[in-house]
Amino acid sequence: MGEVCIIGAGSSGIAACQVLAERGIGFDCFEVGSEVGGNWRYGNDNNMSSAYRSLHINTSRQLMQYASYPMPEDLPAYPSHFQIARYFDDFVDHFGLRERITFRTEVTAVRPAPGGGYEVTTRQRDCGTEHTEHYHSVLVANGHHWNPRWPDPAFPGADTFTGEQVHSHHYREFQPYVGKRVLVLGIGNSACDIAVETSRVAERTFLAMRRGAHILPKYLFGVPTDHLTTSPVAKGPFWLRRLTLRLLLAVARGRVTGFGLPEPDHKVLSAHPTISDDLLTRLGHGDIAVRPNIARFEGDTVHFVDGSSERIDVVVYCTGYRITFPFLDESVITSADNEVALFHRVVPPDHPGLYFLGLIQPLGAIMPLAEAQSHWIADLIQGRVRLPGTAAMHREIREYRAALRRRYVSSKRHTIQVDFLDYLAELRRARAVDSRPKPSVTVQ
Ligand SMILES: Cc1cc2nc3c(=O)[nH]c(=O)nc-3n(C[C@H](O)[C@H](O)[C@H](O)COP(=O)(O)OP(=O)(O)OC[C@H]3O[C@@H](n4cnc5c(N)ncnc54)[C@H](O)[C@@H]3O)c2cc1C
Repeated sequence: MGEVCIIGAGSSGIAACQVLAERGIGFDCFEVGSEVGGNWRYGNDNNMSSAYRSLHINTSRQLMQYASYPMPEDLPAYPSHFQIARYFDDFVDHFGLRERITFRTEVTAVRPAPGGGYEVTTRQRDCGTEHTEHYHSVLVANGHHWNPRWPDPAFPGADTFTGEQVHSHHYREFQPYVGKRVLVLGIGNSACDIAVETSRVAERTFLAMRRGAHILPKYLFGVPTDHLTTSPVAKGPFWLRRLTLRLLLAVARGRVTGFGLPEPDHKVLSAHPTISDDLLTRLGHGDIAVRPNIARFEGDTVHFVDGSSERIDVVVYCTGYRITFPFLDESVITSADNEVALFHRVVPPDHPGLYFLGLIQPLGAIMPLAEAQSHWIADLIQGRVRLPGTAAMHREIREYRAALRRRYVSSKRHTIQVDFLDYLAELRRARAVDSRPKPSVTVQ
């Protein structure tokens, strides 16, 4: 029986490879694409990357880098996807991991084995050869930004709309939008980037959203903004963090509001103020026109919920992604409504030896968190720490979900939300649970 199988060599999977190699734990890592980096490999031949040509990270490099391998000092604070992909290449080469990854090989099935562990079936892309191997543990790191989520149900008339409808997952470059009337739907990071980019070349760009939003510039007081939002100042009671964010937003004057939009919900404030430099400027100059949500389509026209309408050539849906595990049966794990029941966002209580990596949405970057998750998983595999009973794990999951409901507006986006510093501390605490046998004390 093999020791550990890692599914995917994106930024989460390679973090696990590094930690397991360092700890002397044997593993096989399978990657369906030809290279490491997953989403950050523009034009990845796994056909799963959502990167567009102009994409830069919106979490600063200081926050995104692995603890074990800092990014070079000469990189800009917000590097491009080309620079990030090169960093991942350097990372695997530095630690000698590339030879340990089996590329162009898709994991097609993971089944619990009768005697424990998992049977993992892989298919080699070039020759179609299938192979099944038994592993003690499986680490799932297949990413959660590749399966487009479309509005469900679709807006009335969407099926007869004469314009084009694309999802941001397929947006690559601005050229197809030159001279067009473009409607971008959503107010997440991709929506802001795409609206800003098309507004430079389109006849007109509209940005439609359900409610107002908070926008922060990339720098405040000369410091990358995410340092401020995740700094120790912002660590502490919830009210203090909210106050910090409110102060930052007041200074940045970063709000998309008015235009008949409901006010930004105070619950959104603590979740995802979008970080975008150009959006507010281009909104201010009238290069981008804000609209409320779509009500319906009619021919080449989009009607909005405030009764206004516009002729539109192309709608770009920036409506997020579905969490999906095509190789796992629903009896093992479900991700309906983007909810996955995981203890500390990693462990499915009823399936020992199965772990999920990077399945989190931090206000901050995923990579160092996936690295910390990998250390906890390595501790569990090596028996250095132990899990509580399944009832306690289910209770923790219920409490986490209740806390999410209290804190965020109901949205498929906030089902896996974590606070960067709090979550690192949570993993540190989980790693401190000692599993060594307690010395027995005899009372005379
Ligand atoms: C437009 C955009 C901007 C973003 N900006 C940021 C940012 O600034 N900062 C940030 O922290 N995050 C950002 N993210 C989130 C991003 O998803 C993460 O940064 C990162 O890609 C997560 O890494 P991952 O390894 O978990 O997933 P991925 O990068 O998606 O990698 C998953 C890997 O698994 C492989 N794989 C999948 N299924 C299989 C299979 N069955 N068999 C074998 N291999 C498989 C894939 O080929 C891929 O290589 C952004 C996302 C998007 C879409």
